[in-house]
Amino acid sequence: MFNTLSDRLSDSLRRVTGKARLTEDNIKDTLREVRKALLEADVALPVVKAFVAQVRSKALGQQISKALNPGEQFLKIVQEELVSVMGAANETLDLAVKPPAVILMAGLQGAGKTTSVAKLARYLKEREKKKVLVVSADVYRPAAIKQLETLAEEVGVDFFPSTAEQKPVAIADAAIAHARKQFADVVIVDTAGRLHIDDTLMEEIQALHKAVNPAETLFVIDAMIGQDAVNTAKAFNEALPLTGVVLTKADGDARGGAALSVRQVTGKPIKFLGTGEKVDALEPFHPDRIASRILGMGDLMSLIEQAEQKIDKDKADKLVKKVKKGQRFDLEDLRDQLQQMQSMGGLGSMMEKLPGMGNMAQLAQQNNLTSQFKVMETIIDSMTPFERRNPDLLNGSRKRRITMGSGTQIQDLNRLLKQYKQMSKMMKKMKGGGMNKMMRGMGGMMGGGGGMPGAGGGQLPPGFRR
Ligand SMILES: Nc1nc2c(ncn2[C@@H]2O[C@H](COP(=O)(O)OP(=O)(O)OP(=O)(O)O)[C@@H](O)[C@H]2O)c(=O)[nH]1
Repeated sequence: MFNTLSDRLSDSLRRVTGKARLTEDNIKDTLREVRKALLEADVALPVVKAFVAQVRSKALGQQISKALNPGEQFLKIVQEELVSVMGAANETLDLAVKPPAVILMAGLQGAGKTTSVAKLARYLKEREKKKVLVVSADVYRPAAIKQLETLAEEVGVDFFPSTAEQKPVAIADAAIAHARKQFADVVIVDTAGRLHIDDTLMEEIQALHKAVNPAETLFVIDAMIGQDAVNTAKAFNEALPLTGVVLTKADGDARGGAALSVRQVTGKPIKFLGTGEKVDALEPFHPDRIASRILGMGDLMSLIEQAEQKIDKDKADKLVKKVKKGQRFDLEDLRDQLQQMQSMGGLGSMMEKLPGMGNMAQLAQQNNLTSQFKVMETIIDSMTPFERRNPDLLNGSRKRRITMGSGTQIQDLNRLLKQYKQMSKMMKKMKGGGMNKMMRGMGGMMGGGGGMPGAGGGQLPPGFRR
């Protein structure tokens, strides 16, 4: 999401590196560039002005620290300011009330409310071991109720049925009463969205808010709507005592301005980022990590956390052992790696979080690497287990059968085999100490010594051209 902003800011910040001192004169141009970069990213004007003024006064009043050169010092000021604009600390949900704690979700139609209800339900269930019930009070769109039912089933949480004939308040009351009987910890209430902010919508959600007395009232907003985000956020914030924001579609090509404006305009923290259509694409929002990401400094913490949750540790350990013993790396192992990478949101999403790799993430997306990986996986799927373990035995007729079976071309298969051979060579080199060295190099990314070379390092498998 922050690619443009990140590129522009890194460019402009480069101008002050190498300067002996930060002066009004030598930061003037950089500040102008910073201002332009923020405006282009759709950050609201008052936020930009305050931001630039803050950075200027801090930069000039700064005692030159011996540990940092002026360029680094300026970068540090910008980073701190980004963090403070987005909220000083990471703010999580406050559900410490007599159960069930109610979470009310509000937002415009299509903002991603229903999807976010399911993502949040899954998050609370898996990460915090909560018993969650979801309910839809969207009586205008029966399809929305059905959509929530399907999603609830997918994430494995309880769904409380409702119909278009019922009143939203009655639905929510009944769901909460049911949740109490079932000893549920959390009830998430999805509400109707409208295309525009209108009085009826606001009155309805205000009545709902009063009736359910939520522990959290989350405003769901689409990062893609740019400058409009500010007005919408303002209107909802005036109508409802919001406790936080879920910023969705952060995976899209939105310019990121909403992330910087919303907190300033509403005074309410962004608590989660929606980063994809799938139900596991939800990240707690950490202002410091996002600031690093914007400045091209990566977000290793999020990557590590993701890896810890998503990497199948048994498989990873098995591969590490195999490589250490010098056993052959086969196509089954390669397929495991491809799958792990996808479960972490694909290569692009991983690279975005690696320091200095933001641009690479764009490249990966442009070159459609994720779909190339999918093709590789399909080809491997079409092989017999024997062939996967003995790729050297693939002769012409086997190759023909595999490509027919996977709907691919012989060139695709040959490319896969070439890449496999290169990887296999690399694995051989890592026999013994090499692997350990590499794991250390990755900063213990996978935790506990388990890890996937191709997946965890954010490196492309050899043979991929960037
Ligand atoms: N890429 C991406 N798509 C998302 C994200 N969140 C939601 N979507 C998509 O956005 C579209 C709208 O999401 P919904 O959850 O149906 O939106 P809603 O706000 O509930 O809309 P109504 O029910 O019409 O009020 C769907 O196609 C979702 O898959 C996200 O974080 N990233």
